[in-house]
Amino acid sequence: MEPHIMEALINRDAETFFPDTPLRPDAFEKNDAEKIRDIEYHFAQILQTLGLDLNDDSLSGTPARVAKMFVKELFSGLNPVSKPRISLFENKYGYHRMLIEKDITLYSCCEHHFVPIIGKAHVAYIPATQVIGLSKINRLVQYYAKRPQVQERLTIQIANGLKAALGHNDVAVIVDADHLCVAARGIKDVQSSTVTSSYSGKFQNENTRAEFLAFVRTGK
Ligand SMILES: Nc1nc2c(ncn2[C@@H]2O[C@H](COP(=O)(O)OP(=O)(O)OP(=O)(O)O)[C@@H](O)[C@H]2O)c(=O)[nH]1
Ligand SMILES: [Zn+2]
Repeated sequence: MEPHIMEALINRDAETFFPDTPLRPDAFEKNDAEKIRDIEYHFAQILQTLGLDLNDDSLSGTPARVAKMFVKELFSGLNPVSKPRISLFENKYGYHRMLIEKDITLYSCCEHHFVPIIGKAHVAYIPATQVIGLSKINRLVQYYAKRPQVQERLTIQIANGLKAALGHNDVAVIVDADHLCVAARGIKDVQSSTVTSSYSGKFQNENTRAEFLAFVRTGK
C-alpha cells in the first residue's frame, strides 16, 4: 500500500488504534484478498495438523470460509476503512440530559484464546451542541468489537471513539459480557460474567453516574 494511503487510514482511527491495538508496522501492507489467501493457506495447515481430511466435501471449503470470515466479518474492525461514518445533528431541541443506548448486542473475540466474547454494551453521553445519530453508537461498538480483544481495551476504545466523534468527554460505557474461554473451557464457569466500565467528564460525578446505572438496570 502507498505510504500516504496507509497514513490516511491510520489517522482516520488514530484516537483508538494506537497504541492500544497491538498492530505490526506492516499491518496494512496486504490487501484483503491477499490476507484471505494467506489465512486460507495457514488455516488449511491447522486443520491438516489436527488430522482432518480436506478432501471431504464438508471440510474442503472451510479454510477459505474461515479466512473470508476473519477478514471481512469477525476482524473487520482491524481495518480502519470499516470505521462507521458518524452523523451528527445540531442540538436544536436543547436536550442536555443524558442519552443512553442500552443493551447493544456485542460479539467480540478473546485475543488470548480466539473464542467468542458475547454480551451487551450500555453507552451514554450528555449532548452539548450536537446529538449523534443513535445507530452510530451501535455501529461504533460493533466496529471496535470486530477485533481480537480484551474487554478492558474494548471498553476504552468504545469510549474514546465516541468522545472523538462528539468532541467532548461526557461519555460513559459499560460492557457486560460472557467469555467462552471462561465458560466453555478452562475453569468452565458458565455463571460468571465480566463487567467493565469507563466514566469520563460529567459521568465522574457520582449522581450522574448513579442516574446512568439506574437507567441501565431498568427494564423496557
Ligand atoms: N484481563 C482479561 N483477561 C482475559 C480476557 N479474556 C480472557 N482473559 C484471561 O486471559 C488469561 C490467559 O491466561 P493463561 O494462564 O495464559 O491462559 P490459560 O492457561 O488458558 O488460562 P485458563 O483460562 O485459566 O485455563 C485467562 O485468565 C483468561 O481468563 C479479557 O478480556 N481481559
Ligand atoms: Zn480467552
